[in-house]
Parts: sequence; structure tokens; C-alpha cells
Amino acid sequence: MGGGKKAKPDRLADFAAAAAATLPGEVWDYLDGGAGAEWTLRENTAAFARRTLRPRVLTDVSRVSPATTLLGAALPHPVGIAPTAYHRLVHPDGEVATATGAAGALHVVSMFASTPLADIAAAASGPLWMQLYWLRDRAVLLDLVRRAEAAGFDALVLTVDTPTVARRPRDARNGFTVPPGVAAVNVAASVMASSHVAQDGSSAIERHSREQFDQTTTWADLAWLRERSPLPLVLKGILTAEDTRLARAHGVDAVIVSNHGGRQLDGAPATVDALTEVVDAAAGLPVLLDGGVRSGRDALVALALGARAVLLGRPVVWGLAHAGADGVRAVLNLVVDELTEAMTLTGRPTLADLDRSAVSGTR
Ligand SMILES: Cc1cc2nc3c(=O)[nH]c(=O)nc-3n(C[C@H](O)[C@H](O)[C@H](O)COP(=O)(O)O)c2cc1C
Ligand SMILES: CCCCCCC(=O)C(=O)O
Repeated sequence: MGGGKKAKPDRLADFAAAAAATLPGEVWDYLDGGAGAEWTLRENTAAFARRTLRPRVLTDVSRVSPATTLLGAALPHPVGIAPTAYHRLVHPDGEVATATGAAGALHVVSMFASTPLADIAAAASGPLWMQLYWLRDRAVLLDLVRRAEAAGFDALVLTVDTPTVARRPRDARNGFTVPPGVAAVNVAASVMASSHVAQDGSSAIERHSREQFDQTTTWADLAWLRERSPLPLVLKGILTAEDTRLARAHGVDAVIVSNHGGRQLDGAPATVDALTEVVDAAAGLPVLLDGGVRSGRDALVALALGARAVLLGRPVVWGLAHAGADGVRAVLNLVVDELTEAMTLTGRPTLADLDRSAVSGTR
């Protein structure tokens, strides 16, 4: 966006540049960074770039629609919002602005949201899913589930790739702590008490997760959650056929192919490279994908390979940082417009017309 006059962002990279220019360095590093050598972080976007599209012609693309359905809800398009913690780090209106900007899109709200669930729900116009980490203190976990149910959330999303927050070198170097005035207001204070202390070369969130997340959790524990909530259960952080089959066997309602945006296991595959293995094992169970989606073209690749929807993590936060609800709306509109154009130019007027024949190129 260089030059004297401030240009309107017209690519996601412009929103990233605007956020990088305005956010404090340690907040930008928390948002942008990944685990380890950040190989998986880079691979998420590189793997999309290796795919090419196979257009079909003369298919009547006078009416193109990205509309879809997911877990019984109608969606205007298959581009949703991935859960990301602490939106008030980048904008004073936090997750309320995100929910307003979502404008009917699927919105997965982080357990570490920094505004009350009821306020987020009041601003939302599309499906809301509640993301959870499995806490050692099950009473606090259940309290959060009850708050989500009371606020009218539509599903629970259990993140399963984070027995502990991984070492993220940028955050460790910065001794990153969530600043005073920003807090995970929906989680009981007993669990959040030590969340602002970085120590011994760890970021505060890495240290806090080691204290509070339950590392003993297994597939058998899912029954505990299912028995206590009627909401559909989605698992986030699935990358293999084996775990997809276990998810089906345990009655999970959908899975999200995710490597946490390259923030957990460095060396895990790019999500688009893991997608077809998961879709094949899912045998009809809905599969969503997040990680590295940076354009409508990327979204089309994932949808063609079998994802029912894609979620944007960092790009939504860039939009929020740049212009609050309007910025979130602009990011989503940009990706949906690009997706609609890509559907038109590949000759696939509906999502049902998209299949693997639309994509070539592999690892
Ligand atoms: C700043 C930040 C905070 C995140 N917080 C959470 C979280 O609270 N819960 C969760 O399940 N995933 C969290 N994630 C992971 C995202 O849900 C998602 O998997 C990832 O960002 C997708 O990749 P992308 O950023 O390349 O789109 C976070 C990611 C970022 C960048
Ligand atoms: C104990 C607080 C953990 C917040 C984790 C947020 C997250 O998932 C991330 O990737 O950052």
C-alpha cells in the first residue's frame, strides 16, 4: 500500500501490511508468528501456491452462487472465521466487532475471547460455534459450555492439537503477556489468575497452558462432554485418516483440518496437503479446513478437494485491526468475491459442481 496517499486495501496482503504497521511489535509477533522454525507456518501458504486450477468452459455461469449449508444451518458462503484469542488486543470493540463484520458468516469464537459471549451473540447474524480447550478444571469448562448454550451458540468446537501451547520463539523472545485491560472474560477467574505472567523464557500463554490444560485427555473423555451438552461437537486440529476414523467412531459431528496456523507442531503438513486423506476417511462427515487460506482461489482449491467450508484466522484479525467491524467485513467480502470469480472462471457455478477435477498440482 506504499505511496503518499493511503490506498484502500484490495488484497489480504494489504490488510496484513496495515496491521503490521500499526500494532505494537509484540502483538504483531503473537499474531503473525508460529512454532519452532515456522516451517509449517510457511508451508500452509506455499502448499496452496503449488496447486493449479483446471477450468472447464461453456458451462453456463450466468448464475454463480457460493451458498451452502453446514450442520443444518444455511450459509451465504463457505468462508468463516477461525477462533483466535483476545480480539481486544487489536481493536477496542474486540469480538463484538468481529461478530458484526461476520455479516451472516460462520463465526467460531475462541474460549479466550475478550468480550462477553452474550454481547458477541447479540451482534451476530450467522451461526456461532464455541471453541474450547480441555481444562484440568472440568467445572470451569462446563461453566463455559453453559454460558455458550445460554447465549444461543450452535455448536462446540474442541481444539485437540494443543495439549500445551507450543514454544513460539517470537513470543518467548518478547516475553509476551496479554496486557492489562484485555482478559478472557468468559473463563472463570480461578483459571485465568496466572495468565499475565511470563517466566523462565516462556511466554505467559505458553506457561499458562501448561498449568491449566489437561494433558491426560483421550478419546474416551469426549463422552463426558457429549453427555453434558446437546450441542453438536466439532473437533479442530485433525490431520490424519486414523484420527478422522476415530472421530467418526466417537460420534463427532464434523472435523476441522487444522495445524493451528503453524503455531503448534512445527513439521506438521500444510493443511491442504492433509485434506484429501481426511476427507476420504471422513466418509461423509463434514470436513472444514483452516490454515494459509489467503484468497478466494485458495478457498476454491480446498472446497474442490472436499472441504465443506474454510476458516480464516489471521486475515480476520488483520481486518479487525485495520477497521474494526468494517475491516472484518471487507476481508470476508474480498475472499468471497474472489471465490465467486474463481467459480465463474473455472466453470463451476455452484459448490456442488466443484470436485477434485478442478485442481491439479501436488506436493
Ligand atoms: C493470534 C491467534 C490466536 C489463536 N487463538 C486460537 C484459539 O484461541 N483457539 C484455537 O482453537 N485456535 C486459535 N488459533 C488458531 C486458529 O484458529 C487457526 O487454526 C489458524 O489461525 C488458521 O490459520 P491462518 O491464520 O493461516 O488462517 C489462533 C491463531 C492465531 C493467529
Ligand atoms: C492459556 C491461553 C492460551 C491462549 C491460546 C490461544 C491460541 O490458541 C493461540 O494460538 O495463540
